[in-house]
Amino acid sequence: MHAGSEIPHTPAVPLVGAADALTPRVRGWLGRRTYAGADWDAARIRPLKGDLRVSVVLPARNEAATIGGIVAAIADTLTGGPHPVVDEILVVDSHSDDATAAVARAAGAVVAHQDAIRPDLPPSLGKGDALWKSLFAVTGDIVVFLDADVRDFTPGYVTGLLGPLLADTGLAYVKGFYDRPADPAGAAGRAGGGRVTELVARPLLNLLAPDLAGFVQPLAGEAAGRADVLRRVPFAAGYGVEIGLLLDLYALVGLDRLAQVDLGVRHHRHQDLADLGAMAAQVQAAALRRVAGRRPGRADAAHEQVRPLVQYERAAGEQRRVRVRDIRVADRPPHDRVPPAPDPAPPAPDHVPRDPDPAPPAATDAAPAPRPVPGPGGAGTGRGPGPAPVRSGA
Ligand SMILES: O=c1ccn([C@@H]2O[C@H](COP(=O)(O)OP(=O)(O)O)[C@@H](O)[C@H]2O)c(=O)[nH]1
Ligand SMILES: O=C(O)[C@@H](COP(=O)(O)O)O[C@H]1O[C@H](CO)[C@@H](O)[C@H](O)[C@H]1O
Repeated sequence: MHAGSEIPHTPAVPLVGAADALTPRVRGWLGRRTYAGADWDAARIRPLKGDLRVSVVLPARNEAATIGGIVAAIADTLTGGPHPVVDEILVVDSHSDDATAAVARAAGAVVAHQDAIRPDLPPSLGKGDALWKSLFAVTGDIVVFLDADVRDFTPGYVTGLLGPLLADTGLAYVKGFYDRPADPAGAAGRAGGGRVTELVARPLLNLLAPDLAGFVQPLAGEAAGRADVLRRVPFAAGYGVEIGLLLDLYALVGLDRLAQVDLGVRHHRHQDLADLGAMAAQVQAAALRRVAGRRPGRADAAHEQVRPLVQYERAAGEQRRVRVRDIRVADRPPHDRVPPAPDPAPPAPDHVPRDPDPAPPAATDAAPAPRPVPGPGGAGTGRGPGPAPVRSGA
């Protein structure tokens, strides 16, 4: 394995004119811990993988249009052939009501419904829950999280995320970054996507955790981490999961065990502004919970602190209406504080969740049992259980 400074890097983001706006710590991190996805292909990382197992996890709610192509690209190029680097592909079906599960299975993934994994735990909704549950079901020493709504996915997303982690055992977690054109045909360099990142997450991190200001895409759904480290942090149940993981992993392992890798360009489905408003509320809640000194994982405290979000909408020619979004999301406790399943969970369709022997509950206080996430788990993604009932305008 190499020390971090010896493995290939992309030239850090040119800081022309901005250098002194970043702390020396962040400037140093940008230089040391920013990698180029293009530097890593299966041939190069296969020898680095050794006996480590790699699991790819895709949380998917109503992604039938894209999940098949993504899974097939991974299954066809990275699980077999001369340089196999992926040992399993798990799609967590997050309350889809389209053909996501069937399409994913046909393309070569194992599919487990979110509530079929550890059914002894309260039912849950939301992207963060899907990721949290996946860690009960996968066997990988390294887990790669990928969004399932990406339109131009390439296996390079996976090898790019794996490369730095496999080349440097000092790294614990790597996030992807990319150009995010708003329009589907947008070429590299076009911006417009990542509205919650630019309007909420980046300003919030700048204010509350400036050490993380070097992350180009702090909310990127494409990330990879060592499973044993991921099992030591809580997971925010909804869309707060990415910023929650970033803040908790930074607190747990420190900045220099985190990294980012340039994956090029990413086109994905864009939600409407109202849905992003609910997402933004969850991102803020997860960040403030962590930074405001509440101990992560105290779902009860977090749960009671967030009021539903009231939005206002009016269709042409109609009366203005109130739209109430239940954005309260709990933190799911770290895996190493979740008691083992009371008895072997009934096998989920085509997959029997793996339940690692978690460490005994921490001596301090047993993490509160995960609580169901009320309302739209995915901040009203429009692709699953919708937001709280709309009440007509006053
Ligand atoms: O309750 C949810 C909401 C989203 N997702 C998945 O999480 C990923 C990112 O969600 P989305 O595309 O809604 O977020 P965006 O990319 O628009 O920010 C996608 O694979 C979704 O299918 C999920 O599994 N459960
Ligand atoms: O980056 C963002 O602003 C949001 C929304 O992106 P768009 O404005 O729809 O391109 O998307 C990210 O944030 C979500 C919440 O953390 C993640 O779940 C998504 O994976 C990520 O794409």
